[in-house]
Amino acid sequence: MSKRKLTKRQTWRVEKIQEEKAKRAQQKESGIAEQLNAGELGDERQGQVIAHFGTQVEIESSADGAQRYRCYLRANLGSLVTGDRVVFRPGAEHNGVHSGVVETVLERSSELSRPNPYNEIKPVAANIDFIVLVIAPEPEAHSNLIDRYLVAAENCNIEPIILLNKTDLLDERNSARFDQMLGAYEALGYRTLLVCSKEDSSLSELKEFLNGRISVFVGQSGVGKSSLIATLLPGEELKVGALSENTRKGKHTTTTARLYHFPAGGDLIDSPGIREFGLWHMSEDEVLYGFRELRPLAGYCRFRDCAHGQEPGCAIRTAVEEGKVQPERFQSYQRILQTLTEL
Ligand SMILES: Nc1nc2c(ncn2[C@@H]2O[C@H](COP(=O)(O)OP(=O)(O)OP(=O)(O)O)[C@@H](O)[C@H]2O)c(=O)[nH]1
Ligand SMILES: [Zn+2]
Repeated sequence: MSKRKLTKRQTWRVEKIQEEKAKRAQQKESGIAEQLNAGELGDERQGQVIAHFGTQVEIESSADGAQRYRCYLRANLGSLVTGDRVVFRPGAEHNGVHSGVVETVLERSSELSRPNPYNEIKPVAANIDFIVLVIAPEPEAHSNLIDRYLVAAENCNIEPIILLNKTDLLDERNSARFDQMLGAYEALGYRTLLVCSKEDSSLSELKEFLNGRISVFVGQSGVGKSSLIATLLPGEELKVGALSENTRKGKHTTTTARLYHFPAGGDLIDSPGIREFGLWHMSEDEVLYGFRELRPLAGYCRFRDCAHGQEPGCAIRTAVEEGKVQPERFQSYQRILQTLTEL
């Protein structure tokens, strides 16, 4: 375990160095942006960041037939992430690549953020409407892990939905258990959906749900995220490959968060980092906040530093005893607190 931790830390260190390099390059490039004579730029228009390439962003225009522009950033814009809505001005076209300059970033409706080991919370995508938490009978979905993902989603204030994939693997033995489990999450106000990524016909309710929104798919390895995305975005792999060849920094296309359009409506933002969402260290306060039924009880225990164990006057344990909180969720809450130090 400690080995994995070290590797992760090293990875972050490398990323940190790259980030600093990128920042220096951006300062240089924003100089280029400033030099672009106002006369060479077209009128302001709105667009959205669909990918990030070091110091430049790929913007899709909301107006002119979803034309894409490789844009420099004006100085002092801060860092942009995929999903950001911007005001930009188109520039010249070279070899079929349209250039431009981002002038303003519009306010984000949400941020998908994750902390690094230096405890800096960094947004990795913006304006996400839904976190689709994919679970499956195989690898088996444990409530504890589901709750961890839900806690992370709640802390970003982005609505999670629970999607049970591989319904073809449901049988008499396990379907009652999943019914009960999903019912318990619905009682907490979480929306649940059942799909089988191998059967396109099972995806119509999901497609309807994704339409008109920006979503991310998260969940444990092997639950079928790639399979689902492949069914929902037919041919997308080809497009990504084609783009990598054309772009100077094409190799980034596989690791950067990228926004894709579902043919049936709605968008997906996807990257390996986003798929790992939720599996990082959180503070005790964040864990409590992440249990939506425990959140209103924060601060009502008799002792300010109540660990919600055997202390008298514990508001949370009282709620469990009175049947207002599911005992399984309370156990899960305690389990997550216990494992915090291991992550
Ligand atoms: N039976 C069944 N198997 C499925 C279904 N969807 C995906 N699988 C299988 O589950 C396995 C894992 O699927 P992936 O799509 O790679 O899962 P993933 O969540 O993207 O996994 P990572 O890439 O490791 O994060 C593959 O062998 C798929 O063929 C399904 O609906 N039913
Ligand atoms: Zn307490």
